[in-house]
Amino acid sequence: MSIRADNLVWKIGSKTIVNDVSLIVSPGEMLGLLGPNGSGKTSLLRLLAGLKRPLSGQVTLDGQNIDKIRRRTIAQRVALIEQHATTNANIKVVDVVKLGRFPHRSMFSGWTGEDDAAVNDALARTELTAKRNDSWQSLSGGEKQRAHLARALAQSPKELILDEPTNHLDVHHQVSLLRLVSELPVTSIIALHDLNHAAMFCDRLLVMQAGKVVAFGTPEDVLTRELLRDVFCVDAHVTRSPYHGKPLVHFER
Ligand SMILES: Nc1ncnc2c1ncn2[C@@H]1O[C@H](COP(=O)(O)OP(=O)(O)OP(=O)(O)O)[C@@H](O)[C@H]1O
Repeated sequence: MSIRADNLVWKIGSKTIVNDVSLIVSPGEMLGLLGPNGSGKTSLLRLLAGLKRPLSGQVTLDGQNIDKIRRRTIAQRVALIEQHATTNANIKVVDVVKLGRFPHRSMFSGWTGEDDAAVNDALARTELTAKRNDSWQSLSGGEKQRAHLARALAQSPKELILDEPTNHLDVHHQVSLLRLVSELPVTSIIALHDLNHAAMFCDRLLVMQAGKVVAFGTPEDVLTRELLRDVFCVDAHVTRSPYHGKPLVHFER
């Protein structure tokens, strides 16, 4: 087991935002988190990353309660890319990616060859090598998004948590980001709105509605005409793609 959540509840005032959510994600698995706007995906991801404390229930990493793990130890293994991640400082792209190495460095250790290798590899995987010395402010929205992924990869995480990382990306970079994440030897939990991308790349899907889990299983089991109508309020037909064999959602017009 890599990440596990048991009966998580999180509220704002009297409003329950995450309502009794339990899940288990195995090492190396890619879990897609789906749900309409406001269904609680971001809130759940923040609980799973240890950024928020649940009102009740618990998150465990390899069996250990995340509340009992030092922040630095969590940062050495869990990387989170938030939906509206911003970096305002006037620094170079490579410096943003280098931030990912911080949890791995002690007060006394200098910058090592291993740090350099991790940063260079992360830049290459996100197709940003040519932009490494550009100023952060000069990047487009999609390039910034990829640089945030590069920073997360440089962190060499065991668990990667991504909140709608394909926003702002052109179709080539959407597909290459999802392919990259699916091929990484890490456990990943990824909030997505594109159902076909989720079906193509994720091992399992968890669907939220009004804070609750309403479906959790393989893309084939989860993406049904009934669920799409009941949860997403769309009429659609689901077939199997002749090209990649995964479910393919055709929306009715
Ligand atoms: N800090 C906050 N203060 C008040 N309400 C909040 C806060 N954070 C989240 N919410 C509410 O909690 C609910 C779930 O929000 P959340 O961002 O987790 O949903 P989401 O599924 O990620 O949505 P989206 O798909 O639009 O990104 C929403 O109704 C939102 O308004």
